[in-house]
Amino acid sequence: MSPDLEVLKKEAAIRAVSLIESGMHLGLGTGSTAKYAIEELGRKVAAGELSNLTCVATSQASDTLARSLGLDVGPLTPQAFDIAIDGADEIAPSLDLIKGLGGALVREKLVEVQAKRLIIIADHTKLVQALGQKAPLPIEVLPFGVDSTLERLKGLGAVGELRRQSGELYITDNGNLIFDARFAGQDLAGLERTLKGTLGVVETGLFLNMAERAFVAAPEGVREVVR
Ligand SMILES: O=C(CO)[C@H](O)[C@H](O)COP(=O)(O)O
Repeated sequence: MSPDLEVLKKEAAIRAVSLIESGMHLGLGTGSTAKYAIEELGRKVAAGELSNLTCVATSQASDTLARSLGLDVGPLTPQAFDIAIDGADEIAPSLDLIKGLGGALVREKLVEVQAKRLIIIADHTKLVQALGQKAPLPIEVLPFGVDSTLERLKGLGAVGELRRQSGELYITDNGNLIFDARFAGQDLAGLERTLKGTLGVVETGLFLNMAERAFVAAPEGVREVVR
């Protein structure tokens, strides 16, 4: 029987945390896989295997978890991160990513763009041949004038819907909404530029040319994918 996905996610997280050394400045991701990495960091700090780490979290949930484990969590400053560790929703062979199904894409991008090394952790179900194969592309939008913003996005060919949770509109840590979109076509860099130029759009879940490597756990073991 193959190990369940939680076991695989934890294995990938532990591999990524093995890269961390004492004194590093770290970006902490968001989601169920990133949670295992934060827990492993907390364990290593408690065991005295790591010390003098400073961290910035990409969501309120990760911030709360990290603090509860005794990690030193502070605000985002211009200081570069030695390593950021995060999950992803889709991973292309080039290591371009879709992120944001966990709702933290803006803070994730703000933190991870400053990382010298962005390490992605995931189970094998996140690997795709081309982005958009399985997951929608999350786009964070301002609540003010959202219907107008959605008209603009639909004019660009987007098909999708505002994310809901328990029947209510999903609100991000930044007080915004998320439009989960599908686009036809493969020019991701062009799509990213167009979306970033669309009034009302705060950020997209396209993480292009950012990840250095991914630890992808499968029943046969953890595979390291390097860009
Ligand atoms: O981008 C994210 C949150 O905004 C997550 O990294 C992504 O959704 C993966 O989450 P999980 O590890 O739970 O599958």
